[in-house]
Amino acid sequence: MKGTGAGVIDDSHRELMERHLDLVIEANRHINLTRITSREEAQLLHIEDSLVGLPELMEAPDGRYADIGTGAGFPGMPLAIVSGRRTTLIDTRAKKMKVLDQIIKQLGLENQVAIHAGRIEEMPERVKTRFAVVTARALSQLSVLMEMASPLLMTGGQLICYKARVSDEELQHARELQETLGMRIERIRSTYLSDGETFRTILVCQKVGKPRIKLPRQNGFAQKRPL
Ligand SMILES: C[S@@+](CC[C@H](N)C(=O)[O-])C[C@H]1O[C@@H](n2cnc3c(N)ncnc32)[C@H](O)[C@@H]1O
Repeated sequence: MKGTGAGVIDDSHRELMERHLDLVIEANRHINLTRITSREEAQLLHIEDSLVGLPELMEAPDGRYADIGTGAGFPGMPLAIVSGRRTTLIDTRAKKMKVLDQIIKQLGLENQVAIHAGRIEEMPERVKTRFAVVTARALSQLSVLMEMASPLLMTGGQLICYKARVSDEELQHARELQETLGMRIERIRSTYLSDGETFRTILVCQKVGKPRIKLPRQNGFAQKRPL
């Protein structure tokens, strides 16, 4: 995506991201889309935080993008809006996804952004698409994210994980499973959001080859019986 001008945040992107947030806050009165309800907090923890991984998304190979466990569309919607990538937002909660689908249409993004209501681990068998880049925020521990993303990614594709602080144990465990999952942890970057307090770590893992075990494992195993 380098050199295309995509990834530069302009006024039209800002307007779309703000409208997405307004529609989420409005819908949140009727259905629980997000626990964050104040506009100011949502601005920081949804829009600004979602954009922290933008440089990594822009560096990822060209191709389709998926946000797994997207909830109200974070970080998926802001990243889709700014990058212009074809995007799929995946979450198991059908009601939430229906609302998100309506929001996508209200923003006029239906030709670029699609939803998939279902479990992440069921998707590789249902849909043949393999993604160039996958993001995940507030979903699971690192090794579980690598397990769930591996069958969704094309070889060379990248998983971008949004974490707070990552413990040495979590990182070590994920490193031990790299070969098993056909994934490799490539880069780690940490930063604070503009409040100077919220700490964010971005980890980039690359799909390097075939996993050594059959993935996805049985439904629910990745999260309930982690490797
Ligand atoms: C804590 S929320 C995070 C939402 C969003 N990524 C964010 O950061 O605001 C986790 C979301 O992941 C979804 N989820 C959890 N496990 C899933 C699975 N196996 N397949 C699909 N969605 C899943 C839940 O329904 C929930 O909406």
